[in-house]
Amino acid sequence: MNLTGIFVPLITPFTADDQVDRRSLAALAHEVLTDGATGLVALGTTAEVATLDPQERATVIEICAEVARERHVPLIIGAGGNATAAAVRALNELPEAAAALTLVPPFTRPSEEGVVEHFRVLAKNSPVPLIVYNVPYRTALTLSAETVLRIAEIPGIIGTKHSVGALDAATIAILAHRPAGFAVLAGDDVLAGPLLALGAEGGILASAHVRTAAHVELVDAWAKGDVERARVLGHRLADLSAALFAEPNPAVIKAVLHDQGRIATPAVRLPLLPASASALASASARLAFDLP
Ligand SMILES: O=C(O)C1=N[C@H](C(=O)O)C[C@H](O)C1
Repeated sequence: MNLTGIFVPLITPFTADDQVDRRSLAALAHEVLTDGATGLVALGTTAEVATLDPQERATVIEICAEVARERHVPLIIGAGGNATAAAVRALNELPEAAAALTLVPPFTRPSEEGVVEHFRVLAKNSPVPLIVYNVPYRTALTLSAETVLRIAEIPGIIGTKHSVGALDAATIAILAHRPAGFAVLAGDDVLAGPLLALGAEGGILASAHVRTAAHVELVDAWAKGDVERARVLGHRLADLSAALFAEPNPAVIKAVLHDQGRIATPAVRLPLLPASASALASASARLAFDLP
């Protein structure tokens, strides 16, 4: 599977009576693909997956899979957890996916050796390739570059969503020493431009619900070495992402999509709260810029 480009981790839109809004979800999926996204991600953090019951998760997968099939694009599905055996079961229950996005086991804080073993067992028993979601500020576990590079060597692991919150020495080492066929995808929206400049193949970026084509152009500009264009685009999009993430994701993104008339309600589920009016205004003010 080719992991080049922008993959949009879709929000889960809700109706006024708190059901999954099937129509808005399908429409959003089509819109981002029409604007150039390479593929879709279902049940990422941005989907408020922790608040969805099993039936709702199945509904989200069904809708995203239908659009992916129709548009001939890859669908990545979030699956995993901090119990290895349960994560294996979850992977084997995925109906149809090009790959699964699997979180570094959160909360438990196993040793780095334990994390490598977790991914070895998952990869050996998964029917689909795996993308490791490395997000220390959510999992409470920071992996060394050596550990990520060991995981990268495991057959069946095809990349990482790199969301470590910084462009640190480990990030540079991972990009420099990863094996062929192991993709690095930006997962921190504000840092996407610099990570692409360092050689990342693309990104799984919630911000790409809006200005999707500009995000696609950013990947393209860095890939082609069009540095001037890439820098300007990167700066504009980083400003926009910072505004979209000014409050817990995906509240501001949902507020903007609702404001644009693309989803029926801006509703998020507790413990998330709706975006403030000032966060919406600040993000909206950063939406309009000309492509360089
Ligand atoms: O759901 C995702 O995948 C993403 N989640 C991140 C988060 O909410 O921390 C943000 C990123 O853009 C994609």
